[in-house]
Amino acid sequence: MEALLEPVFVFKLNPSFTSKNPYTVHFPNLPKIPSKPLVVATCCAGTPSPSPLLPQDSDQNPLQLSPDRTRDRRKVVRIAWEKLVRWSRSWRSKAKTDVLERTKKVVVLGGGSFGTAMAAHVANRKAQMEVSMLVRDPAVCRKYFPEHKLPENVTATSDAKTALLGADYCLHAVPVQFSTSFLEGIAEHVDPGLPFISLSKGLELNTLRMMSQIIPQALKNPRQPFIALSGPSFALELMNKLPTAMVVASKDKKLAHAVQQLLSCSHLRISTSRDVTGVEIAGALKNVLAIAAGIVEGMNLGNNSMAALVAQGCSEIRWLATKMGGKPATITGLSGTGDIMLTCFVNLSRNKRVGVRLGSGEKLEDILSSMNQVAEGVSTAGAVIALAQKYNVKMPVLTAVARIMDSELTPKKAVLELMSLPQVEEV
Ligand SMILES: NC(=O)C1=CN([C@@H]2O[C@H](COP(=O)(O)OP(=O)(O)OC[C@H]3O[C@@H](n4cnc5c(N)ncnc54)[C@H](O)[C@@H]3O)[C@@H](O)[C@H]2O)C=CC1
Ligand SMILES: O=C(CO)COP(=O)(O)O
Repeated sequence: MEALLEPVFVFKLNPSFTSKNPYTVHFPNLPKIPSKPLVVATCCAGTPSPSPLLPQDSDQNPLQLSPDRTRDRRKVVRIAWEKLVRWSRSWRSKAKTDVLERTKKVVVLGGGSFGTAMAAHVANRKAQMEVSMLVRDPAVCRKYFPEHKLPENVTATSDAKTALLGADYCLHAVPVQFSTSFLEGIAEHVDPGLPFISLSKGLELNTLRMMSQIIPQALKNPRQPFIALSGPSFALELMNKLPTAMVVASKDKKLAHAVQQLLSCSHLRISTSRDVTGVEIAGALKNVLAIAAGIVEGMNLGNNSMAALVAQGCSEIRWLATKMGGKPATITGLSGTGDIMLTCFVNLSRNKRVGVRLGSGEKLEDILSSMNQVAEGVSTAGAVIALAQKYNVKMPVLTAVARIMDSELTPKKAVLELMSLPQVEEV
């Protein structure tokens, strides 16, 4: 904690410095030279090393505080930390547990990697809870994490009536493109009051619908309670109980809080949101952006390119989401920036891996036929461009991905085209 507050790079700009002085820094464009040290960055871990720009004279080195000032500074930090701890404890003392106590059964639709990880997670919340996975082949869900033993209270069945009977909550983890047909097939067994927690991230290709539209329409019940669960969360890391943070979004604030209570635990933080559109659009579009990030990596375009691409992609996602009624704060939150960072920068992402292979010259059909898991960004890329046209938003990076998916543009040509776009003011 302390190290975070130590200044690291300190440029001491002193008018008396001359070009003969080895520590002189010349900034011709600076209007006025400040007479006090200018702290330009304050984050670091460990002991700061003396700056080469400073005279190595401890009297003048602002990094070396007197013992009194060190004590004062530490006190300020300690008080701030204690305040946080007190606030957190009082909040926790008010935390409710009634939802978990009341919940007897959770049904999970889809036995892929995320459905399985979330089934294990919710089952671990309470041993007496029944967690029933509805899958096409009950043996399959055990294949995703062979090194993990699923909790005893998780069962798998291919019988929809048995799986859904008496369920208090439903976790939906069927890939987006198959969700409509899957849900239509089980609709007769779904209780109209059963809350659907959607884990799927994507847009339906031909209809451009989000899961919040797909689920009630497929079930023919516009009032089916809906919650979107999103954010940076690789199934494997959740399975390994590594600290994770996600967001639940629902128009129904009480329901969002109930799901927060059901799912959050010492290694999973759950924030709530009412911005369903923002959370869903961010979760769907980050998969398309992750393909672009993979292409940049596969083509060895370097870190500058990667950062520029991801920043541009974040803007494109914000432009569309806000036009559709989403909030900018959602896009900079867990389901936006959080998930974008995870999937664009980490090679566990299946969408990113598709991009890496495309960038290294492989053909899309060969990549997809070699995969046994879903990369939602491939289909969502087509849908998002139609949506961008509907809302009149320019999305150069995401459009380039869609063109590459359609085999109408090579990654190399896409880079040339993107680099030649007009250089406009940032918005
Ligand atoms: N794996 C992860 O780390 C995360 C995945 N997600 C989202 O969760 C959703 C599911 O992803 P995963 O479980 O990872 O996918 P997966 O590729 O591991 O498994 C997909 C599952 O869907 C089933 N399925 C495929 N076609 C089907 C059909 N026609 N009818 C019924 N079931 C069908 C498959 O049998 C398989 O069980 C996706 O939308 C993904 O974006 C969200 C967060 C994290
Ligand atoms: O959504 C995810 C993590 O939050 C998983 O991303 P991939 O589907 O690209 O693996």
